[in-house]
Amino acid sequence: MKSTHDIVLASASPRRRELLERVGIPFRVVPSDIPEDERPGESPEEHVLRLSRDKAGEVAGRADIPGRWFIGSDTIVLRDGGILGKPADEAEAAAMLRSLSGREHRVLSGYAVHDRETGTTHADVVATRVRFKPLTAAEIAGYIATGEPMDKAGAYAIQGIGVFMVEAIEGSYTNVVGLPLCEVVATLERLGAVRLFENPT
Ligand SMILES: Cc1cn([C@H]2C[C@H](O)[C@@H](COP(=O)(O)OP(=O)(O)OP(=O)(O)O)O2)c(=O)[nH]c1=O
Repeated sequence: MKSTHDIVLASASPRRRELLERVGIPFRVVPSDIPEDERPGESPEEHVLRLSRDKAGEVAGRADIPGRWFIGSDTIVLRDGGILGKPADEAEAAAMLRSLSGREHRVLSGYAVHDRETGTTHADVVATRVRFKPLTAAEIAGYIATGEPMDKAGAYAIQGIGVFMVEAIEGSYTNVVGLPLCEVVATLERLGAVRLFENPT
């Protein structure tokens, strides 16, 4: 595989790091320092795009961090048009899971690849539909007791124990975990940052 070894993942999320590691791309991790605030009048798509761009741009703007391509991403769960981010406490996690029980929701992940050399950023949003089975009070309480929901958008992890709730999924799986890998790798390839497979010579 050809690569410039110049890719930086601007994220503190172990899930994003694991996803990018899976395809064998060399990169470094530098968490960004962007507050995940919601702004009035901003659509969910605009929200994840802004945060993805800001995360990539903030790390790219640090003079002491070497690298050329900076990846930022943000994931939210959308239910009835409202944003579910990470639950603040167990009561909020329970309320989120109750509101997702027996229904379909969407998971949106924004991603941004900032090219420090050209100063340009490619950013996009990927949406995945997820349907949960109806949850009992015991399942919700038991799942929260595992501790898994607390740092996850929508209070669940499809890659973890939370998969027991997932009846159906339509669209990108990695997008739900936190990084739409197919799209991110295709973007890196298009920008010339990486080439997963060379043409045979
Ligand atoms: C829905 C869902 C979310 N999540 C996680 C992915 C993200 O880490 C988290 C959403 O929080 P984000 O704010 O997108 O990301 P983060 O704060 O963890 O990391 P950073 O901003 O530094 O990149 O929810 C799962 O791990 N599995 C799931 O099934």
